[in-house]
Amino acid sequence: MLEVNELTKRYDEVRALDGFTLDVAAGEIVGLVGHNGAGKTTFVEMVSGLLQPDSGTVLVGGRPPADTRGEIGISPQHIALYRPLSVREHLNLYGGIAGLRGATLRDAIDELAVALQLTSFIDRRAGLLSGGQQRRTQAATALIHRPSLLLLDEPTAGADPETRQALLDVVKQRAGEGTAVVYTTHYLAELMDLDATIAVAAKGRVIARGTSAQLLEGLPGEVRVTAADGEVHVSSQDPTGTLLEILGSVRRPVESVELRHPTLDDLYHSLAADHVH
Ligand SMILES: Nc1ncnc2c1ncn2[C@@H]1O[C@H](COP(=O)(O)OP(=O)(O)OP(=O)(O)O)[C@@H](O)[C@H]1O
Repeated sequence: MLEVNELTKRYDEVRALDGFTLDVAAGEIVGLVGHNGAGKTTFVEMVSGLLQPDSGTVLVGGRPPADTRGEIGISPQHIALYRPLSVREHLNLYGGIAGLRGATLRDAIDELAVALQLTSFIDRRAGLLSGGQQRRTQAATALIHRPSLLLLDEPTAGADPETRQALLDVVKQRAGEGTAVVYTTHYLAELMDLDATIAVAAKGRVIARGTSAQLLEGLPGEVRVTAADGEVHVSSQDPTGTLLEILGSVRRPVESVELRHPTLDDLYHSLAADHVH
C-alpha cells in the first residue's frame, strides 16, 4: 500500500532524511520509533505530500501522494484544529473534503463519536476542549473518510489512558478492515497492544524492521537469583534455561527469583543508542 524508497532531505547541514526506505502492506500497522530528530515527522510529511524530498520516491497504492490525497488520513504531531469550530463541524469539514455527503457522512460521524468517545462534547468548540479531547478530535479528522493509509504521528501524546485505549482500539479495527497504518510513538507498549510490526528510525533512515519477535530474537534478558549466601545476576539470551541452570547449582535456600525477557525498550536502546545525533 505504501512504498517509500530512499528518501533524502537536507536542511543546510542537517540530513533530516538520509535514504529512508519503508514499505507498509494493506492491513499492516507499522510502529515507527526512534529518537527525537530521527526523521519520523519529516517522513510523515513527505508521505502526506506536504513536503518534497530532495530525492527518492513515495508511492501510495502505486501512485504519488499528490494524486492520492483522499486515500490518506493524517493526524499530525502538533494539534491542528480550528478553535472556533465544533468537533462535529470539524468532522463535517474533513468528511466533506473527502467527498462524504448526507447520511453517509452523518453515519460516519456517529460511528466515530462513539468509538472515540466524542459524544459528550461533539457540539463544543475545539478551542474549549481539553488536550485529550482535542487529541481524539484530531484523530477523528484523520479517520472520518476511512482512508486506506493512516499516518498517525504520536497520536496519543499527552493522552490519558482511556483516550489512548479508545484510539488504539479504533486503529486495530481499521487495520483489521485492511487500512495500512504508520503509527509513530515513543510509547513502545502501545505497539505491543497494536500487534504492530516495528521500524526503528535513526539519523534519517530505518535501521531495523520486522515483527517484535524477530527484532527481539538474540537480545539478552536478565536473571537474578537471591539465595541465603548471596545473589547471582546475569544477562542471558536464554533467561529460562539460565535460571534452571542456576537453580540446579544453588546449594542454599533460594529467597527470590527474577526473570526478565527482552522488551521493545531493550531493542530500542540497543539499536538506537549508537545512532543519536
Ligand atoms: N523545517 C526544518 N528546518 C530545519 N531543520 C529541520 C526542519 N524540519 C526538521 N528539521 C530537522 O530534521 C531532523 C529530523 O526532524 P524530525 O522532526 O523529522 O524528527 P522526528 O524523528 O520526528 O523527531 P521527534 O521524535 O522529536 O518528533 C531534525 O534534526 C530536525 O531538527
